[in-house]
Amino acid sequence: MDSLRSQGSVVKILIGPTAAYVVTDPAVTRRVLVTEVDAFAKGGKIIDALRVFFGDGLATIADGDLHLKHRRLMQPMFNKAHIATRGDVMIGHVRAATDAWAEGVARDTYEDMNDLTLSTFLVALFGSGLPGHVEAEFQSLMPAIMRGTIRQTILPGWVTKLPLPANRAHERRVARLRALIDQAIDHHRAQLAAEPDTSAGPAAGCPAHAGGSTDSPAGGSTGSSTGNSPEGGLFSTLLTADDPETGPLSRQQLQDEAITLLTGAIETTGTTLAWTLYEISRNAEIERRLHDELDTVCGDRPLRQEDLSSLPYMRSVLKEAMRMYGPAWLVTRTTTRQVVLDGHPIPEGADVVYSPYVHQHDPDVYAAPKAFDPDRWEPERAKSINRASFLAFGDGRRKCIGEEFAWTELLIVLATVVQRWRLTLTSAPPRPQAIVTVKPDKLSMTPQPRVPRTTEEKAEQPV
Ligand code: HEM
Repeated sequence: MDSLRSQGSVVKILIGPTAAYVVTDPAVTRRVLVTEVDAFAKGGKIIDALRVFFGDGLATIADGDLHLKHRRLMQPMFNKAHIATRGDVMIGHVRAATDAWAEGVARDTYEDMNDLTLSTFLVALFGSGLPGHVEAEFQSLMPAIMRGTIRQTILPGWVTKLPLPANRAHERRVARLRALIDQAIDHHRAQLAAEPDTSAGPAAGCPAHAGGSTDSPAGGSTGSSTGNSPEGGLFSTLLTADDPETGPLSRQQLQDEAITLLTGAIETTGTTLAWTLYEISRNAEIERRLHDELDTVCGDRPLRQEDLSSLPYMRSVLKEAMRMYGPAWLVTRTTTRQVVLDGHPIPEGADVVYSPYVHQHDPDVYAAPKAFDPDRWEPERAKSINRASFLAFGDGRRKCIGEEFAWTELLIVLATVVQRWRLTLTSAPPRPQAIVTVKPDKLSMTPQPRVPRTTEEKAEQPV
């Protein structure tokens, strides 16, 4: 991918038999994503293939009024104050899961991070107390569904419709996933209905609490519950959403949104965490500074939601992992008409591709782009980085809606793991594999316990 930049600002490549145009210059990519967005619609063969199984969720819905409506309905779910209401429950969940690791026993860290981000996301989305079998089935289905979906996007459309065993198996898994999502939605509705009325004192500044219907589209009363209790979840916003023109979301629409959120949220965040832990394991100075920051903020008590805003160095370490490893490395648009982009004619209906990975390795923007250097995000140094060259979450009207949630989850998981464990690499150094995300090919790490130091102890024993 790195070599594309040297071939020009717009590079024509072949994906199978089809031509696609990769934009490599940040100014040109900004035209595609932000300033000339009407000529570059969300779409392309990958999105078409995803839509077959995931329906019209936010990520696959075509540009236009329906997308804007869904985006408006979903925005309150990912409002910072609303996410914060789930923070301590997420922390408790991550602590319980990582406390169960055994000292000195090697673990597959990539798998761990994906499992952890999935289970934490479920707790955040649908509330606590999801029946154990639902979570376990989600856990075992998701990797196979992701693999099956990639297969569907690579093969020609007609092959994916043949009655082949692999196609049938993928359809069965997606149907099972939808059934599980239904169970999670019903579970959440039941929890909300059982909650005491909290409408008298909603969290300040959280639009998720403004109004909301008491009727649900597919039956079940939500009362005036807000999903604010430790048992409630972020999805309550959608369950109670009521568009003045089209009414509440149907069961099918709720399913489509849940499946979209699950697929958007897990591997991206899990991959980022896996790479971050790998980089920490091979950079003693970075690890020492993380420990120092955490111990200063928390001492020897467990992490709390309100600590997350006091961990700027940890944020820089995570941002650097996102810069270096993608994780979304290839995203497509489709031209709605013939366009000329920086002197390159592109026909109507062609795939235009942007790659956060390519932009984030641009040596004109990032000094020594192959070096893992969290300090490049230190505020003074970061001023020289062109913001259009950090595209981990995309840009413009299709920018990641889950960015704030991703930051919360990333900080919670990393802080909890680093506070409790030191991880040592026990496999060969991983190689990046670009599939859905840029993931490590193999990442085995062994945990050793770590005891946090209080401020007094640090003063007594300076490192
Ligand atoms: C490190 C974590 C994440 C990364 C790197 C990431 C990356 C991205 C990118 C690049 C896009 C834009 C795609 C485009 O331009 O077409 C996107 C869209 C999206 N992301 Fe994320 N994402 C992350 C986490 C999440 C999470 C946690 C959620 C859900 C809670 C989520 C849900 C979505 C959705 C629904 C969209 C579609 C938005 C729309 O089309 O309006 N993502 N993400």
